[in-house]
Amino acid sequence: MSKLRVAVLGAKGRMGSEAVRAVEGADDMELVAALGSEDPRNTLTDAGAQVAVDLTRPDAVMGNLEFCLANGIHAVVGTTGWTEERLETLRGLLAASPGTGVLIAPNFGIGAVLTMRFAQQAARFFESVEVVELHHPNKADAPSGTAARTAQLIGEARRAADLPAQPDATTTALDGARGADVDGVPVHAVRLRGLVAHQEVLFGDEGETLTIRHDSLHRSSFMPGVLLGVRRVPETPGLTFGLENFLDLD
Ligand SMILES: NC(=O)C1=CN([C@@H]2O[C@H](COP(=O)(O)OP(=O)(O)OC[C@H]3O[C@@H](n4cnc5c(N)ncnc54)[C@H](O)[C@@H]3O)[C@@H](O)[C@H]2O)C=CC1
Ligand SMILES: O=C(O)C1=N[C@H](C(=O)O)C[C@H](O)C1
Repeated sequence: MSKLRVAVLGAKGRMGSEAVRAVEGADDMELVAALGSEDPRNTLTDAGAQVAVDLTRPDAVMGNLEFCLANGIHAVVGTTGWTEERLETLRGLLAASPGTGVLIAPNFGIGAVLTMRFAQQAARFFESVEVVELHHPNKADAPSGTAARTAQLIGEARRAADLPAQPDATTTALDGARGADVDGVPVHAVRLRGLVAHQEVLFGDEGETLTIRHDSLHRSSFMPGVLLGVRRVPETPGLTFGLENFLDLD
């Protein structure tokens, strides 16, 4: 059987360099291109890439996807910065490139995906909930894409259960002291040397709390998810948001 021809964009970065190793180590894949920020995008077409893995930066990812979709190259995207407006633009690009697939995964870690699912399930049972994400200090964005998605899923579950706004009697606070409000859920971002990627979801109700915590201790934790995405995206046209769609969780 012929191997999948895979390219990595952001190949010299923290995640990209790990992805290069993972693709090189996969028996069913061939790494045909590894692009840094200086490399022209037509390296992808020249190399005959079938799937591009984007692990770049929020300000670079849209241009990369435009090129990929214009050339029928499937994409697996770990890069963060996804707003509803950007997703709408992407849907338009996909409509003009039928048969091409894009997976956007806020987090490739299986444990992180399960954290989001468990938080979504727990949301309707608790009056209070806050999300704390903790990352290395070189991270460009806050809150993390994972934390934003987690809060959004919790917000949707609370609305579906007709829960009122959370109790919070705080009337005076320094700017930022109560975190960012994402869909009614306070989200707090910690940046600390020594950390990789971590998240806690804290639920509270009368007389009890529930904490769901996930720790990525090494970027190798993301690689099974990246490889799964690369294998599945060519047979999944259109936009897939979240690795959970490839995990048969239900
Ligand atoms: N979905 C997930 O599971 C994960 C997602 N991420 C996300 O992945 C992205 C990258 O994270 P890191 O590797 O930590 O960042 P990084 O800063 O170490 O790496 C980004 C690399 O992309 C390069 N780059 C920038 N523009 C480019 C372009 N147009 N073409 C090719 N390369 C380009 C940069 O020069 C840099 O080497 C971030 O958005 C981060 O939040 C990070 C970890 C896990
Ligand atoms: O920048 C990182 O490191 C990570 N980014 C992703 C995010 O923003 O959610 C995934 C993971 O948290 C690591």
